[in-house]
Amino acid sequence: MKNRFLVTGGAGYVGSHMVLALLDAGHEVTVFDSLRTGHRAAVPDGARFIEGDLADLPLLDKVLADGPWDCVFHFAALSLVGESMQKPMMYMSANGGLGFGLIDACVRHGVKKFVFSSTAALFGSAGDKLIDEDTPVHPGSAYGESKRVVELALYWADRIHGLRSACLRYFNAAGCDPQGRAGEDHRPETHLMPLVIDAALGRRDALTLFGEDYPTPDGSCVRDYIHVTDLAQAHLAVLPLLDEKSVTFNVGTGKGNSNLEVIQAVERVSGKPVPWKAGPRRAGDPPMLVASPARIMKETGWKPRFTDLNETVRTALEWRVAHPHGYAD
Ligand SMILES: NC(=O)c1ccc[n+]([C@@H]2O[C@H](COP(=O)([O-])OP(=O)(O)OC[C@H]3O[C@@H](n4cnc5c(N)ncnc54)[C@H](O)[C@@H]3O)[C@@H](O)[C@H]2O)c1
Ligand SMILES: O=c1ccn([C@@H]2O[C@H](COP(=O)(O)OP(=O)(O)O[C@H]3O[C@H](CO)[C@H](O)[C@H](O)[C@H]3O)[C@@H](O)[C@H]2O)c(=O)[nH]1
Repeated sequence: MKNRFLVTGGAGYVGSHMVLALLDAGHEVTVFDSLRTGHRAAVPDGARFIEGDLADLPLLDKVLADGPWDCVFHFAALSLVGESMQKPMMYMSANGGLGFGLIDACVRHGVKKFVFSSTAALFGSAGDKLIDEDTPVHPGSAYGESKRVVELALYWADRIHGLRSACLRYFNAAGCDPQGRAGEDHRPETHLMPLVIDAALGRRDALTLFGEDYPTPDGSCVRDYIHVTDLAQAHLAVLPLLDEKSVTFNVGTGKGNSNLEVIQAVERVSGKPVPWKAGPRRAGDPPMLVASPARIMKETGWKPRFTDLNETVRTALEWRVAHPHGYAD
């Protein structure tokens, strides 16, 4: 059945892949995005685009009044952990405050379903254990906290107004659309995989590896790289559950890869050496963050298709090679 969906942040990295997945499934999609960090060219043909900021409540009201919307997918956010530690109130307002405004507007306009981009940054260090939904939440950054408060607001929006929601706590989103229709172009880029790829392609100086003395097998941090297309499919998979209840899921592959393993994978897939040098630890980095995706797999039947880091790297590399200047091409 064809549904009408509103996607905030649909001009960004994860959001644009979600829009592709929704269009591929035959749905009607409207993107609402300020282009603060996103790109107009990232919005796929076939989606309607509204340039607007979540802070513009009259515009948001107008868009939501043009319903009915079968679900609102909320990706729009600021997401630089380091920046959030310098400007915590900016993050609380941009992610928390504007998130509350959007939820409130959804309730007023009778939206019944809401899917929220939450994050593994809700968790501090869990040692070498897989992080499941019972792992205590301990945000190590203002960014993580600004996502936590939206999860809490959604709990109350369900309890009081019956707005059903899915909080999907992504681990490290990585890779690009396997058909090359969308990619990753953050400015500035702070994420490991695109930085390593650009170092291999000679497009930037040597990568600085933040810390070699973590209590991990090779001394570098370990993360769970979930392919962005698998993430988009997870959003589709949770929708039927929202007929009955609100849910919170950790979304990852269940497998960890160290930063050095990411460097090695890029060298293997690209056939080029990655110039890198060791640097100090980056403040706020937990040594290891790996999801247990058991709950979302059990409750929805979703499972990640990209379980081999090489394949995830391959899709990211292909997009970067095809788009040397990202969306500026
Ligand atoms: N990339 C990851 O690894 C990762 C991991 C966990 C969670 N997340 C979350 O997933 C979501 C998407 O992340 P991303 O990497 O695609 O980020 P992104 O910066 O590429 O996309 C965010 C989009 O939201 C838009 N936006 C920001 N503030 C807005 C506002 N006030 N009004 C309207 N539009 C606004 C931006 O222009 C951009 O297009 C974010 O909520 C992020 O916190 C990302
Ligand atoms: O130049 C760099 C960049 C990163 N790293 C390291 O690479 C690992 C991954 O770092 P990323 O910045 O790519 O990703 P994070 O794990 O810090 O954070 C990402 O995932 C989080 C959830 O885990 C948040 O949601 C956040 O928005 C998203 O950027 C970390 O150990 C980091 O220190 C380097 O060594 N050098």
